Parts: sequence; C-alpha cells; structure tokens
Amino acid sequence: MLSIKNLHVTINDKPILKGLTLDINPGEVHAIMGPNGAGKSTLSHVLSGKAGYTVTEGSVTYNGKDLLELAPEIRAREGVFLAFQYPVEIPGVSNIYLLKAALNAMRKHQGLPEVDAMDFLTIVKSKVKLLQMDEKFLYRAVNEGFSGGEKKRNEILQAAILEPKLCILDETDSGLDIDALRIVSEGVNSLRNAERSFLMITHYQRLLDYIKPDVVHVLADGKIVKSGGPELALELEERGYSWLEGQAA
Ligand SMILES: Nc1ncnc2c1ncn2[C@@H]1O[C@H](COP(=O)(O)OP(=O)(O)OP(=O)(O)O)[C@@H](O)[C@H]1O
Repeated sequence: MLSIKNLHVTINDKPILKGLTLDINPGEVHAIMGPNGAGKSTLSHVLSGKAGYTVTEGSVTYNGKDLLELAPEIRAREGVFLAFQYPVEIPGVSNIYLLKAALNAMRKHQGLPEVDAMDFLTIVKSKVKLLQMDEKFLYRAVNEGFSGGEKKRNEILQAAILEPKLCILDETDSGLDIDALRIVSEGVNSLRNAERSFLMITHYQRLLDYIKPDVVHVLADGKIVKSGGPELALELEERGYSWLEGQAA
C-alpha cells in the first residue's frame, strides 16, 4: 500500500528526513516511536502534502501511484487521512458540515453520488456513539473551544466517517485521559480491516496495549534505525533511545 524509499526532506534547507525507508502492506498497523525532533511529524506532513517541505531525494508510492505528485486534496480523496498532532480549529464551519463536505468530496472522486442526507445522519450518529461523544459536538465549529482530548476524539470521528485507506495518527494519544484513550483506541480498532493500514506516531507504549501494532519502528535523526514487533516498544519503555544511537549508520 505504501512504499517509502530513501526519503530525504528538508525544511528551509535544513535536512530533517535523511534516507527514510518504510513499507506498509494493506491491513497492517505500524507504530513509529522516537525521540523529540527526530522527524516523525515531518513524515506525516510530507505524506499528507503539507506545504513547506522539500523532498530532495527518494520516493513515496501509494497504491501504485507516486504520492508526492498528487495535490494534498487528491491524496485525501484517494484515502490518505492524517489525524493531526495539533488539530486545527475552523471557526464558522460546523463539524457536521465539514464531515459531509469531506465525505462527498471523496465520493465524487470515486464516481459515487452525494450521500443521502438521512443515510449520512445515521452514519454520523452511529460513529458519534462509537466514540462516546455528545451529539452537540456535531453542531459546534470544528474544534473551536474543544478540549485537547475532545479534539483528538474528533479526529478519529473524521476517520471513522471518511473510512480512509491509509490512516496516519500523529500522537493521537496525547492529551487523552485514561477512559478517552480506551474509547479512542476502540474506535481505531473498529476501523481495522484487511485493506486499511495505519501509521501511528506515539511516544507511549501504553497506546500499543490498546492498539496492537504489527510492526514498531524507531525513527531517530531522520531515519528508521530499528524495527521489530510490539516487544520493541516495551524495550524502549525500559531502555529509552540512547542505546540505539549510532545504529542508523
Ligand atoms: N518550519 C521549520 N523550520 C525549521 N525547522 C523545523 C521547522 N519545522 C520543523 N522543524 C524541525 O524539524 C525537526 C523535526 O521536527 P518534527 O516535528 O518532525 O519532530 P518529531 O519527531 O515529530 O518530534 P516530537 O516528538 O517532539 O513531536 C525538529 O528539529 C524541528 O525543529
């Protein structure tokens, strides 16, 4: 589904990603951990098409297409979803309006008619219930005044409705209280299927107790320096990252 080869990325001429290689098959959940400033969010932004990043070398293939050639909105319509580390507030745009507009944009791209208004309400309400949110959040402006945890939950609500093929979750666990972590994780787990893949950025092993990854990677200094199974996350929790220094070379 996603094949990243030798990716080099700069921001204002400063090298951030320095030869990152990563392959994700359909249905797999990959967790990315690593020290602050290693380039984890940079990777998620480059994949979603945020401006300001220069790819100087390497390639990203998504479902057989050159992902880097596609405009951000086309990536989204092709099923690439990013749950932001810092979700954006959009005053004046209601949550439900955004969800419907985004879903219809995806459907149009797939050659499908607009979603029926009643069907949409049924879908939205079932997902709101799944994430144990109050329906009033649907009618508030997107993320405006939401608490940190409410914003994170709202990101997963978007994913649950848009049903992306590649779900990138950037520190979705940060800011969640213990119950919210479990509920959001259950929401993510309910989205898992044989075709949908996940790239989960996290600092904490505890998220991986709820969402079992197939592969855990350590991103340090712009590269994947170690990959392993879920036991790698436990080892990192115990030993930190310093024992991996120099392994990139
Ligand atoms: N606009 C920018 N100008 C200069 N440097 C930047 C800019 N944006 C990001 N960086 C730098 O890129 C590096 C990687 O940042 P990134 O946010 O990808 O790290 P991260 O691994 O996600 O860190 P964290 O775990 O703290 O969220 C950091 O050193 C950061 O300061």
